Amino acid sequence: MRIGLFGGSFDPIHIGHLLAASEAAEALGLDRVLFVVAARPPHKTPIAPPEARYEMVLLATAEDERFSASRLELARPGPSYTVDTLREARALFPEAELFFITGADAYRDLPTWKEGERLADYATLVAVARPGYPLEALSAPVIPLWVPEVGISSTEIRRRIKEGRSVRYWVPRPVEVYLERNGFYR
Ligand SMILES: Nc1ncnc2c1ncn2[C@@H]1O[C@H](COP(=O)(O)OP(=O)(O)OP(=O)(O)O)[C@@H](O)[C@H]1O
Ligand SMILES: O=C(O)c1ccc[n+]([C@@H]2O[C@H](COP(=O)([O-])O)[C@@H](O)[C@H]2O)c1
Repeated sequence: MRIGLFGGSFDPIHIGHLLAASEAAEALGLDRVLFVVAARPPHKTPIAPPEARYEMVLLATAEDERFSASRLELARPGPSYTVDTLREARALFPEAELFFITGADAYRDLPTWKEGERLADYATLVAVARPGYPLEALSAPVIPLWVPEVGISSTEIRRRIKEGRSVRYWVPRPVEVYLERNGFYR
């Protein structure tokens, strides 16, 4: 079994995440991709609460049988450190080959992550391409993975919602409906 853990704040999840995860699943031959919602990301302060971000990930991943939403970091108190998540995942899936996937931009700060130098002991670290963050800038043990570059971010989505603009096709339709109903980011 080959399992990908796609880590992010998902504030909110968008099609850039979904396309990157799908491409990574195909390229790496993954059986499953868990979207690990960072409840309290160490380097960011999300706007929407963890449970709302998790619900949006559930909605966004419901129709793809390879995908699921993970509560690993919601269940744990304190900052959502990746090393703790990978240790837990190793214990949960002792036989699996694990891949931790996130954007090339996030890995630039890897030396500052908690036990950053230990992460590769638990999983293969994979960086997906993102416009403006050349994969050539990455170094071992991070493995670069080209995916079609989608120049959208959660920040831009939050800005559009604040300005009363549409986010149709930026996020899956059920997430768009959820955001309309709940009023996040207005
Ligand atoms: N359009 C995209 N293409 C490829 N990777 C992406 C894209 N958007 C986000 N990612 C990556 O997915 C991971 C999780 O993303 P995150 O939830 O932080 O979204 P974000 O759009 O970067 O958020 P924000 O704009 O709030 O910083 C990050 O490592 C990020 O680099
Ligand atoms: O473990 C850490 O110290 C650490 C520091 C920064 C980011 N991360 C993880 O990197 C992933 C992408 O983070 P972000 O902030 O770009 O959404 C997400 O899973 C974070 O939990 C992890």
